[in-house]
Amino acid sequence: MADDGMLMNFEIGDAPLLAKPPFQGGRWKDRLAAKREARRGLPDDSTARPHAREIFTERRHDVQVEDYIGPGSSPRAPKRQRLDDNAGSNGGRNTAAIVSGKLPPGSIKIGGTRSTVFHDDTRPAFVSGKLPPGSIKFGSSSENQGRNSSTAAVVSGKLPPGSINAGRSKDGAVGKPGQVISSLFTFNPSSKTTFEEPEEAVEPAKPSNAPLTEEMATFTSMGLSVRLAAHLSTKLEMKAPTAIQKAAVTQMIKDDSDVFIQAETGSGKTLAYLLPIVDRILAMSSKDAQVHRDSGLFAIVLAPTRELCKQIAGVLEKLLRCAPWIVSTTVIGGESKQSEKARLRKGVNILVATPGRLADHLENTEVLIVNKVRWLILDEGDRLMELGFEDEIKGIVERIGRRTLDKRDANGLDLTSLPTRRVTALCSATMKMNVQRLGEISLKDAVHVKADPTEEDIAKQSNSENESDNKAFAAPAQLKQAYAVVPAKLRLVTLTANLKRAFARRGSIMKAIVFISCADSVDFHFSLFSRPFDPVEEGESPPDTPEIVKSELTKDTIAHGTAFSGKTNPVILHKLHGSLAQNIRTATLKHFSQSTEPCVMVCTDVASRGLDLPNVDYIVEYDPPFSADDHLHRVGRTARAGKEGRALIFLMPGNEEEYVSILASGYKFGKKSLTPHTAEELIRKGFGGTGREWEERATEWQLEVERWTLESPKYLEMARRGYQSHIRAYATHVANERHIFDMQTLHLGHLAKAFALRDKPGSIKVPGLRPAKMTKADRSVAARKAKRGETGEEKAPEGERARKQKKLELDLPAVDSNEVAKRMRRKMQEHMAAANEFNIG
Ligand SMILES: Nc1ncnc2c1ncn2[C@@H]1O[C@H](COP(=O)(O)OP(=O)(O)OP(=O)(O)O)[C@@H](O)[C@H]1O
Repeated sequence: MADDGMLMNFEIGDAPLLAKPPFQGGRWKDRLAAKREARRGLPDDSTARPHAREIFTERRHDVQVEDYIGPGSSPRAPKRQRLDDNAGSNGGRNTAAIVSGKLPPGSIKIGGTRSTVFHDDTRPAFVSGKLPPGSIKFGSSSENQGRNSSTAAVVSGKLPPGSINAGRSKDGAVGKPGQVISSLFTFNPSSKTTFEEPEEAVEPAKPSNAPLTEEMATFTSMGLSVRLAAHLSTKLEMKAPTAIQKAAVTQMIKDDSDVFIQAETGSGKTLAYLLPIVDRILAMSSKDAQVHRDSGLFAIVLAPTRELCKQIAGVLEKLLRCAPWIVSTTVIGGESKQSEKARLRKGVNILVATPGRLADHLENTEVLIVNKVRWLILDEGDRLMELGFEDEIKGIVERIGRRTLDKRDANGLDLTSLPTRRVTALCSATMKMNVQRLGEISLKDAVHVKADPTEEDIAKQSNSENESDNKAFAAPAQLKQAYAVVPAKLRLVTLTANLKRAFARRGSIMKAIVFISCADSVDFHFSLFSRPFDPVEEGESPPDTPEIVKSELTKDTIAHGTAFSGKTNPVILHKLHGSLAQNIRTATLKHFSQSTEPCVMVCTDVASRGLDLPNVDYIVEYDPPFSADDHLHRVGRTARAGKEGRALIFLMPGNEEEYVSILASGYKFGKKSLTPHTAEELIRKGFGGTGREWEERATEWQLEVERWTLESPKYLEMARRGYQSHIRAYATHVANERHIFDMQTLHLGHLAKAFALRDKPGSIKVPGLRPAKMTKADRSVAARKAKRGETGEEKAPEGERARKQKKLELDLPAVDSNEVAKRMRRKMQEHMAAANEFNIG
């Protein structure tokens, strides 16, 4: 590659170069040396060792390259030897190169690969003397690979404008004091993974959570009434049950045992428990008497969050349209308790509630009578336990009791179709220890209902490594899971490339969710991806952006995703995290849910559980999940009810690649189910071009976002906050995965690049951010315990709770510890009851 093509010019003003330099700035030793040298009688124009401030003033973009001379850039003569073609390739703390006298054009090249620029602690070299235009180039030749602390060049003397080229971007890879502009494509750790062509093509897996074919099962064959079955097929467009619905409905209609319903994400668990309840209540109505709202409360459904309660209530409401005399309601907070009481007083047959608010009503609301309750459903069991509802649930279970129930009520209503004892159903996609604990509290002689139509197929087809019972989780079989091994420096550019590619053609992907570890990082990425259009390619014109209808609530959470919008395929960007007010979250999620335009949502795990968002076809785990369960729930937002779905997880080379084995254990064909990608491959596909043009474009893009960050104090602080919170979130991976996500191996300098930062890691300080809580001693105890396998989350629910709490904290922009504690309490309350809800569907 021709050097010229790779280099960026930055013009040097003439006047400052001619100025007689004051001997000021830098270290006293350097100033002294400079004075001595000047006294030795060098010619006037070359003795002039102007202050760097005067030399490198880039005009085109008002980015001052002042103080580009690092503190150690000594003008001593012996360093002259560094000026050959390999000048920048010396490792360690190279010192400055000096050139005095006339040099032919192109004789000085410093730093960088094709893609330029300087590495950590890059320092300038001095060049004194008259040089013809173009005689100094920074970066670019592939043999000149600058290392940490390698030196750049400073030119003193008269140089005409444009005579120094540094880097290759249009307006310069330039830095301020303490800034580091490192090359994207050099010094990245290499991957352990061998990326080979797959030996044999794995046949596409049959969906494991899809509705069964009608030959296999119909709603009526499971024992449901014709009325309900007809309603399902005509009004809800559900022709056949899913496997878990077939198993659970059959069991719960014929038998009054407790059940533990375990099934994959998106397999229809909600209807699996609602259908038998509604059907059996419906069956009570006869010619003589009909159920009405005063007939009593027959079923209580508990779910961990308001969002989920509202979602369940929405499904129930649709179901009950065929029997409008059966009444349901919610008690989940967000309204005054008085209005909830008023609704309870009017009478209700099925109640959907969060545990906290129900416990409150049981304690204080007389009109809530539970002596007729025949079903208690605990949905999202693992989450109920994670959020610490154990005590509330214990209290509710005791309060409802297990008495034998009457067959006929005082009004002559025939209750024989109902269970004669209270039935408890516990639902979960996972079978963790905390779910088992919840089972101990609430279930008695329970039947384990677990169905997978392809279970036999899986047993036959799966390879030996997948045959073990130690599955970390079970993802939907049709989900296409990939992983990308991406070095820290390339993370941001690779994510952008990947989303560019995903949305390149209209219709290929409609909705994508990008999971990020913490709220600060979500904020930063949202701003970055929606920054005003800045064409990377010459002549690129802005996409035709449809007008986004924003409300007062969503004005800061919805924007155009300019970073990956194509000319013909504009993308709308959303953000969601727990630090946003509930009503903003609700409105944003509703917009994402209902949008018919291609959409991306960048979010924390707040959107990972139970939410049924239509048409999500792509999940990107940009930051790996905090536990295997979190992964299951995140990817479970796609590939629902038999639909296709794709997911990609970013892993860094090194220890993180071990995570592939954990992933593999949850997939149908083990490792064969996972498609590996390299960063290079994804960037190439995303940035396109001929030959290695993708590399130039990616570099240009990266430099452009770095400038965008630098030029605005607001975005710079956002980037720094995101970076710091990200690192702190990284420390909260579950103990038994912490050897994979090991803080000690995190390259903080490289990671800064993924936040478009040029700061040295040590200099990044964000006002108001809480100090990290984990001390060195804590870390070593944790590491020891992890080694002994003592802190696996299943064995240490306390640790798990603490981890979750930490995660919740990270969702908050921290200020001081009191404030944090207050917000923390508020946030926990929000999760457990209170305020608004998501109105989805
Ligand atoms: N029999 C069916 N036919 C077609 N679609 C169905 C059927 N049953 C459920 N669905 C749809 O499947 C989707 C997932 O259902 P649901 O939310 O109950 O899954 P889930 O198992 O509870 O998932 P998660 O574990 O993620 O909470 C919903 O959009 C629902 O409308």
